Formats: sequence, C-alpha cells, structure tokens
Amino acid sequence: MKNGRILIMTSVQAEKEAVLRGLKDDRVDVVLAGVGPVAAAINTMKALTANTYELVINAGIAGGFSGRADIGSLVIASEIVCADLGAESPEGFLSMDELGIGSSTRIEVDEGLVHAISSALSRDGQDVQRAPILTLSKVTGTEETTVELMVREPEAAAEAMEGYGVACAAQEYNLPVLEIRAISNAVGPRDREAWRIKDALQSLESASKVFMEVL
Ligand SMILES: O=C(O)c1cccc(C(=O)CC[C@H]2O[C@@H](n3cnc4c(=O)[nH]cnc43)[C@H](O)[C@@H]2O)c1
Repeated sequence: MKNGRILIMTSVQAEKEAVLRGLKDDRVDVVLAGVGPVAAAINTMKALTANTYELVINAGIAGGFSGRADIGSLVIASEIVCADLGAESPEGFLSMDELGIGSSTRIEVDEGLVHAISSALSRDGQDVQRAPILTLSKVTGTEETTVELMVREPEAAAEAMEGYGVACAAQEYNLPVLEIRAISNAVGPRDREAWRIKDALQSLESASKVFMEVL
C-alpha cells in the first residue's frame, strides 16, 4: 500500500478538516461524500472515476451502542453492514441476504489492514476496537429501535450513514475498503444537545495522524 493513492470519503466538511489536520500525506485525497448512503455511493463513484486509487476509506463520526463504544473512542469496521435494507415482517427485520434478493448487505473489509491500523492506534494509546459498523439512512432516535438493532446485530459497536454506500462503490472497482469512525454520541432516544462532535473530531484527527503511518 505504501505507494498507492488512497481515497478518504467524509460526509461533511468538519470531518474532512479533522482528517486533513491529522494526516500530512500527498498520496491521499479527502473528498466529501455527503450525508447518507446514496450520496456517499454517488460521490465515491465520481471520485473513483476521476482518479486511480488502491484503497478507499470512509472516515467520520458515528453513534456508539451503549456499553459497546464510548464517546470519543474509535471503531474500525470489521464488517460494513447495511442495517435497513430489507423487509419488515411480524417476526422481525429480514435482510436482503435472508430474502435472497439483491446484493449482500454485509461487505467485508481487508482484515490485515484493519488489524494493522487498530494495533498502531492502540500502541499510540488511543481507545480503539474492531467491530461491525452499521449503515442506516436515518439516525436512530428511539429506545425501541436501539434495542432492536442491538439484538439483531449483537457484535455491532456503532452506526453511521455512509459506510455501505462508500463500500458499494469501492466494490464496483474491486478496491479494498475500510470504515473508521470516532464516536460522537450514544445511539438512543434523540438528544442532539448530548452529541460531543468536537471530542469526536479530535479523536478523528488523532487517529488520522497514526493510521497513515501504517498505510
Ligand atoms: O440533527 C440531526 O438529527 C441529524 C440528522 C441527520 C444527520 C445529522 C448529522 O449531523 C450527522 C452527520 C454524520 O454523522 C454520522 N453520525 C453521527 N452520529 C450518528 C448516529 O447516531 N447515527 C447515525 N449517524 C451518525 C453520520 O454518518 C452522518 O453523516 C444530524
């Protein structure tokens, strides 16, 4: 990976600036994905059409599931999971995989890279874990949905809104994809005042300093 170009997609400008403050590497382009999986997929495709890359990373802030990921900590996706594409049924949510239609809603990541980055961040003293990260088109805002997601995805540590879109675009180009998130809020009943966006952006900046040493 040491010579290849890397595309980092962030949803908003504040995340882009945090990543750019952290990394000083001219092999990297940081591009805005927009909010949500559709905008993220379209904008990642555009970037991949315009330039040649060897790795795609979705970086940003996220909600952490209570008891699984603390505010300010980092989660690196061990798997990128689209958690709201499928069908409801009286027995519960059915994913595309369970329905047997469409493409898989679970996207694999490069395990070697995930391991190398999380080890480097841990050595640097950062609070980091590897776990599935969910992509949803809307921010979870009720206790009921939070519990349903935590039961359905018992290993998931975080939710955000772009990872699956970025990953689908990377897949189209047969490129490895990573998702790295700094936790800004607990997933749960809507309380926008409690979001610690500044703390999460600081974690994202610190993480960016370290993970580029590995790549
Ligand atoms: O104020 C709101 O309710 C609101 C609605 C939609 C988006 C936002 C953002 O500011 C989100 C920006 C960005 O952050 C990620 N994010 C952060 N926390 C969560 C979460 O708990 N659940 C899902 N996504 C989250 C997401 O990737 C957004 O792009 C605010």
